[in-house]
This record gives sequence, structure tokens and C-alpha cells, in this order.
Amino acid sequence: MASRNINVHPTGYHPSLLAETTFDIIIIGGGPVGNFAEGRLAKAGLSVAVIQHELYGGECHFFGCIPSKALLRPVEALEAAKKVGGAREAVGSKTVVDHNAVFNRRDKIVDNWDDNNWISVSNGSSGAKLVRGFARIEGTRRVSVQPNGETQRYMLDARIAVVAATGSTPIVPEIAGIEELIPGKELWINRDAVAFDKVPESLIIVGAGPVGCEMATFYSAVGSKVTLITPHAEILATVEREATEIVRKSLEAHGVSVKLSTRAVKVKKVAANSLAVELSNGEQITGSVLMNAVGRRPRTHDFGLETVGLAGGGLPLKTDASLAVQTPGSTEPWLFAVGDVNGLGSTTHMGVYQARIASNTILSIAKKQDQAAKLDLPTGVSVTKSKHLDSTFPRVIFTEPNIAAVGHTLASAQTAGLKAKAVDSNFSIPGTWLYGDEQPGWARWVVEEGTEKLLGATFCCIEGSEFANASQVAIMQGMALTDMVHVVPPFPTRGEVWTYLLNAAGY
Ligand SMILES: Cc1cc2nc3c(=O)[nH]c(=O)nc-3n(C[C@H](O)[C@H](O)[C@H](O)COP(=O)(O)OP(=O)(O)OC[C@H]3O[C@@H](n4cnc5c(N)ncnc54)[C@H](O)[C@@H]3O)c2cc1C
Ligand SMILES: NC(=O)c1ccc[n+]([C@@H]2O[C@H](COP(=O)([O-])OP(=O)(O)OC[C@H]3O[C@@H](n4cnc5c(N)ncnc54)[C@H](O)[C@@H]3O)[C@@H](O)[C@H]2O)c1
Repeated sequence: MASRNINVHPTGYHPSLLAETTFDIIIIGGGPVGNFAEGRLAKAGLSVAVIQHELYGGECHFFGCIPSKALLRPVEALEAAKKVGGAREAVGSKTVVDHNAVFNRRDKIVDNWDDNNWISVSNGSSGAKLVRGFARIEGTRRVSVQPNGETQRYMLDARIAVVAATGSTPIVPEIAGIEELIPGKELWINRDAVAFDKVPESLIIVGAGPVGCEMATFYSAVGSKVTLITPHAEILATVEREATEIVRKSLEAHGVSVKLSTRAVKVKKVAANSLAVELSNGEQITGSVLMNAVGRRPRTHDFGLETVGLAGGGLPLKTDASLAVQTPGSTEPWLFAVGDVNGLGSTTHMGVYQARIASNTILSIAKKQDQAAKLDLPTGVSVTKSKHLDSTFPRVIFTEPNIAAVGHTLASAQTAGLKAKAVDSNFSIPGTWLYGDEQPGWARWVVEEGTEKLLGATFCCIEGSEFANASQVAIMQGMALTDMVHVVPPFPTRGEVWTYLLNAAGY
């Protein structure tokens, strides 16, 4: 990340300063998922150490969700205002947001990449001990910490459990010549894209998943000439096609050149600030920066997993429904894996859900070990099993318009062997006319034939990030359309699309 100073306060949390080296719980990774587990376990009365070698708050807080949404929200607000007569005249002829103001606001939101503030907010209220350094597993319930820039490893022991919350790292695509590019300048990963403070003249994004599409949305909205490349027949390949078509057309209307069904195979510097990229279909394109957005893999390499008979090397840590990892030779679970490191729906919200379940399991183990007297067990500690994650996994993609989805798409339901049908509606409803003019929008419920149970939902509309929440509850409760008829959204809101979906299904 060439353009920013990162302040990780290496000295304040050195392992040599620890008064004790045995804790009830050791959490490895201080991202949002480790932060959640730390709070739930330490507040209940367990002694907890959390080991973090980079910024406390993790990828999400400093290089993922938070800065990317800080960049995207002003774009969304401008797009929404442009759709409402009265507000439209007030914002005038502006087609792009003021990028300097957006960057300044983003910098404040991420505390200028200094984690002091987040340490005092999150770690300060949890009561856990923060230790700065790189952690490795060194056997059952044993962990070493290597401070940044040092070779010595300090040993810590856990009485009850070790929680792996180490997140993920970007995959590097196979593109000939990519190793010649200067990281942070000519070659971006997410860290560069969300932390940059200038608008590149042109940006070539490889990969059209959530990261690629969200960054294409932002950089095109501030005037960069963006090319988005995907090997799939449509962007956002795992989302309902009708929704992704709306988003692609919106990107194209904002000047993004979308290259479908092709790959970047070769990159070459042709001049200062100029790269030439060859695509697998023979096309040549140029741009000043190449952004790698082809996905992430669990951070399990160089993690000592072989010392407990497990494979690392970027493979996910496999868990049971309690988020416990089975380790050869252990009868009582002691290793837990939560968040991106287990590969089960790599988003902050799913990681935090898993951390709640894992923490409850750990607290239940602590209670069994006669520690109940010292524990202040939270209500709900008995919930120690996660539900089948694929069936209810909610996701939001913060493009223009947003896509909010939960559970199955029609295609994924059919692939899973379910007899499913689609019920669709557009957003031509009174709530939308009031919300703004000429808004794109589309919604789908995926319903099981015969039982009429809801299996999945997708909503694509402006400022639509919260739309899938009610459908998630319906799926979780096993609700059928016959029950959903009695759920009444208020008039005149865009939430009434629920009623129009019921109409379309014949209810
Ligand atoms: C650009 C971008 C935008 C995103 N937007 C969203 C969004 O809007 N909503 C959403 O839900 N998700 C989003 N995500 C995904 C989200 O960031 C991740 O799912 C989330 O950060 C996972 O949290 P985590 O705690 O598991 O891992 P991380 O946030 O990666 O934190 C793990 C931390 O552990 C540390 N660590 C790793 N190994 C060790 C070790 N051995 N010793 C010590 N420390 C270690 C790392 O330094 C890291 O900071 C986005 C991701 C990206 C890249
Ligand atoms: N709003 C959100 O919740 C949000 C936003 C951003 C990221 N995330 C999460 O962060 C993680 C990373 O996101 P992402 O978009 O980087 O990964 P992704 O895996 O979701 O998408 C990457 C895409 O790149 C494609 N791809 C693979 N190799 C390629 C190549 N050589 N050339 C071109 N395309 C290639 C993949 O098939 C895939 O479609 C995901 O788990 C995502 O859910 C979430």
C-alpha cells in the first residue's frame, strides 16, 4: 500500500510485557470476527489474549467493508438525489461526486489507518489482552507470537481453547508479466483500491465479483475510465442474472467497459502510467493501473497447523456446526475457526454469526469445567450450533443499484436438487414512484413447488441494502407463501414489493 502510512503501534503490546503467559482463551486474528469473540468471551469472565500482527480491526475495518462503503455511500446519495425532482435541481448538473471530499471523509472513518481509536473502543471495552505479533500454532492449546521485525517467538498457552480468526488473503491471478508491475502503484489489490487518494486516469479491474464491481462503481463515479474483465458470461456470476444485468447496464451507462467471457492473459508496461493488457479473446486494452479482484483464500499458510495434524497452505479450516475444528487425537474440542479462515460465506456478518456460536460453545465447555462460579454467562449461551449456512446466507453488493439477496437463487436451488420456481416483480409500485423517478428495480422470490416455502430472495434497487432482511426471517422460520400473506408491509413504501411478489405468485 504505497500511498499510506500504517500505524500498528508495535511496541505497546509486545509479548514480553505480559504478566502471565497462560490464558483461558487465545484468539489469533484481531479482525471483526476475532473482535466479536474477544468481547463475548472476556466480558463473560474468561481471561482472553487476542493476537494481531497488523491493524487491530482487520481487513474489514481498514481495507474492506468500511473504507469501501465510505467511498460508495456518497455515490449512492448522489444517484438517489438525481432521481428525485427538487433534489435533482439542487444537486444541479453534477454527474460525479467530489472525490477529494469523499477521500477525506473515508480517511476520518478509518482513523487515517491508525488503530489506536479502534483498540480503545473495542479492545478497551472487552477486557481482553491485546498482543502484537504473528501467531503460529505450536501444538495442542499452545501458540507462539513473533513480534513484527523480530525473530524471537514467545510461547503462550490456552487452558480451554484457541480461536483461529486469521481471515483471508488475495489470490494472485495467472497473468504473464504481472510480477513485473509495481505493487500499490501499477498493481492494486483491495488495500490499494480502498485507500487510494487520487483518481487514476484509467483502471483495469480483473474479476467481477463484489470487490471488482463495487470498485468499478466507485472509480467510474469519480471519473476514472474503468474496464471490468470477467471469464463468466455475466458479472457477479453467483447472483440472479436479471439483477446483474441491471447492474451491468448501470455500470456501462457510467462509462465502464465490461468485458464478458474473457480473461486477462498478459500485461506489459508500455510507458510511464501505461499498461497494455492482452485478453484471451485476442483484444488489447490499455490502462494506468491493473487491479486484482479475483477472490481470496483462507489465511492458513505458515500457521503451524501441521503441528496438530492439520493442513494449512491456504486451505480452509473445516469445522462442525459449533465451529470446532476436529484435531487428530483430541476428544474435547479446543480449536475453533471463525470468519474468512473457514471459507463458509466470507463476509463480516457471517463471521460474526459464527463467532457468537463458537463463543457460546466455548463458554459451555468452560461451565462444564467447573468455572461457572467465576463466569457471568450471557443469555443465549445455550445456542451452540449454527444452522445450515447456505440456506440463509444474506449478502449485499453495494453497486448502483444495490443487490440484496438471501438463500438460494433459482439456479442454486435447482442445482441442489430442489423443485423450485421463481416469482418475480418489478418495482413499479407507489412507494417507488414517491421515492424517485425512473428507478431500475427487480425482485425475485425462489419458492419450493408443492410446499410453497420460501427458499431464496433477491432485490435489486437503489438504496436497497436492507431489503432481504424480512425474507431471511421467512426462510429461517420455514414460512410458506400461505403464511407470508399475513405479513403486511406499510403503504406507501418500497417494502410493498412483498405484496406484489405475493400477487405474482397468485396469493
Ligand atoms: C474490498 C472488500 C470489501 C468488503 N466489503 C464487505 C462488506 O461490505 N460486507 C461484508 O460483510 N464483508 C465485506 N468484505 C469481506 C470482509 O472484509 C471479510 O469477510 C472480513 O474482514 C472477515 O473478517 P475476519 O475477522 O475473519 O478476517 P480479517 O478481517 O481478515 O481479520 C483477520 C486479521 O487477522 C490477522 N492475522 C492473520 N493471521 C495472523 C496470525 N498468524 N497472527 C496474528 N494475526 C494474524 C490479519 O492481520 C487480519 O487483520 C469485504 C472484503 C473486501 C476485500
Ligand atoms: N458487499 C460485500 O458483502 C462484499 C464486498 C466485497 C467483498 N466481499 C467478500 O470478499 C470476498 C472477496 O471478494 P472478491 O470479489 O474479490 O472475490 P469473489 O471470489 O467473490 O469474486 C471474484 C471473481 O473473479 C473471478 N475470477 C477468478 N479468476 C479470475 C481471473 N483470472 N480473471 C478474472 N476473473 C477471475 C471468479 O470466478 C469470481 O467471479 C468474497 O468472499 C466477497 O463475498 C463482500
